[in-house]
Amino acid sequence: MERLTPEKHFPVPSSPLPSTLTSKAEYTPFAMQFARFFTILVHVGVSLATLVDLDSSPELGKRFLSQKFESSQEVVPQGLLSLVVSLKSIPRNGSSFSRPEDQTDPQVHASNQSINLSSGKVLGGGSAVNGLVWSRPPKRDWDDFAQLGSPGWDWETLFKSSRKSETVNAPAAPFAREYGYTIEPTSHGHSGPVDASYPPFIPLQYLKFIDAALELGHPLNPDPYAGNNTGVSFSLSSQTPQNTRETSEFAYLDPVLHSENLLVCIHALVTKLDISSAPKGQIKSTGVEVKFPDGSLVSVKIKSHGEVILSAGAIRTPQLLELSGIGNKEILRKLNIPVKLDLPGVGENYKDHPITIMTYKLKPPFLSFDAFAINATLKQEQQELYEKKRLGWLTFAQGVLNFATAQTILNEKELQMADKLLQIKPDGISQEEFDLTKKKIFDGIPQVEYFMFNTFSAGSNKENNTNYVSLAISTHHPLSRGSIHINTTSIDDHPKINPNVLKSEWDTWFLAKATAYGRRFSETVSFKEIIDEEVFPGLDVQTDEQWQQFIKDTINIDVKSWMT
Ligand SMILES: Cc1cc2nc3c(=O)[nH]c(=O)nc-3n(C[C@H](O)[C@H](O)[C@H](O)COP(=O)(O)OP(=O)(O)OC[C@H]3O[C@@H](n4cnc5c(N)ncnc54)[C@H](O)[C@@H]3O)c2cc1C
Repeated sequence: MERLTPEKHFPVPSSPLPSTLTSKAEYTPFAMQFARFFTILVHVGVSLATLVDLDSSPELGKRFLSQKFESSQEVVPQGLLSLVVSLKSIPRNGSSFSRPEDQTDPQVHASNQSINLSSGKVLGGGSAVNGLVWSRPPKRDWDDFAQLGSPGWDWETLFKSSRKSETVNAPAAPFAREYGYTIEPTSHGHSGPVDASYPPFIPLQYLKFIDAALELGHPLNPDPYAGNNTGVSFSLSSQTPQNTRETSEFAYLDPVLHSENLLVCIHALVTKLDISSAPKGQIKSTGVEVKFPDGSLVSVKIKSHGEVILSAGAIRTPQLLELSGIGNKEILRKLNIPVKLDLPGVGENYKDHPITIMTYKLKPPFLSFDAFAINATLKQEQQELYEKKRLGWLTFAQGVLNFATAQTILNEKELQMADKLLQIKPDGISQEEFDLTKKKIFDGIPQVEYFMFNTFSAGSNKENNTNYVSLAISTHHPLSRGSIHINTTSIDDHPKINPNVLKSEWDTWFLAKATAYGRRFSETVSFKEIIDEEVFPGLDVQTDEQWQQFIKDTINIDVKSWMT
């Protein structure tokens, strides 16, 4: 059941806005792929709503914004208006990949690589471009948030919210039987806005990966959603029962688009928050500045009882705060930005999950997505199967995950080495967070995620007419900390991003060990049935030093580079 067609999705507004303000061109998949986008919510006391395309109708947009947001109480009698400023929307069933937008500084501990970082520059943000994995962390990870000073971010509260957000759709009986899908009702929500479903198709190599994990002693986890995600399991995808992508836009914005008190502005950019003084030396945000495609700026003010919710993601939130005068005063003063609040923590303590990858050649006749480049008929058949019946290869995003503990992948001697390496707290991480992380490692909370890409993903030796699969390895609790800061006064410029990848000795040692362990999957009887050879990094890499060099040379923090 397709919930909303594009027409319903962005209904042509009734008065007073002319329908030219709603452009169906917004649904062009390719245009969308290169869209910049921004989302800022401004809640104000007015009553009117619809979608405004500031690109095609800048003058109208400006008039509309200034009339509706800066107007007096008499003109705008009542009601709550939410403004979402963005640039694009994605097609309802589109697979939407924008190109990586940001790059890190050269990473001195990782062979000086600058690493790509992608974001979803579109309504829906990352949920419009991500890998669709719908997962939950172990209980301990969320409890640690609360422990570290964020009351209300504990497992119990977030588990409840997380269930409230989702509707988990029961798989059709034949697929449940074929793959052994199980849904434990108490672990899930059944009436929330976000659809999550199991795919009706799992490639054979993923099933072999499960077998390989079991052979190596990883447990099979029938319910990784209730606080214990250790082991290998099927993963839900954030997709509808028709196997179309779910996004936060579709789940949360679509259902209220008809509202009289919501305005969505596209082709717009928020450049900074307006900040005013508040009693007792505090500050408050009184609005935002919106930039139009022609470069002109409109100040959008909120009423005294309104609020600005800044939710610009991990990279753009610190950028916007600093541009607005909230951040480390030294950084702001260097750029002549008036300091509204000296808050040195802004942009600090940045961590991101490092990922490495190994690539394997599949034995004929096993096929991966590489077959689409080889066999146009197969590609067309699969596309038709997806379009007409929502079945086949294209329903599959990422259906199998394996969360492993340090105790599963390290031997006794290596665990002693781990203990030794973890005696010293690296720079940049607080003592409290370090202690909690260390405890998780030794308490057997999962530390590494193994998952597959159904394609050739890394290496330089790709052969034509050959199918490959790749194994990704990602460590969950890196100790290195970095920062994200502005170095210009323009929202159009990239912030300076330095995750300090592999700065901590533990991060390098453990990721190298976890990656080396990855080879063991390919040595199992189950995996050997389908793979021919490891082509990346290849069997020349054997020693600890070689694995460490391999991860330094090839590390990533953005799966996008490898996703097809
Ligand atoms: C390639 C990729 C694959 C991923 N795969 C998965 C996965 O499979 N499973 C999973 O759970 N997670 C995955 N993630 C991570 C997940 O998508 C993000 O953690 C999540 O989207 C973050 O949500 P957010 O609201 O914090 O930020 P975002 O989703 O980034 O949203 C921030 C919003 O703010 C907007 N914004 C930015 N700057 C401004 C500005 N100046 N003014 C106004 N608005 C602004 C952005 O345009 C965006 O719409 C993936 C991420 C990527 C990039």
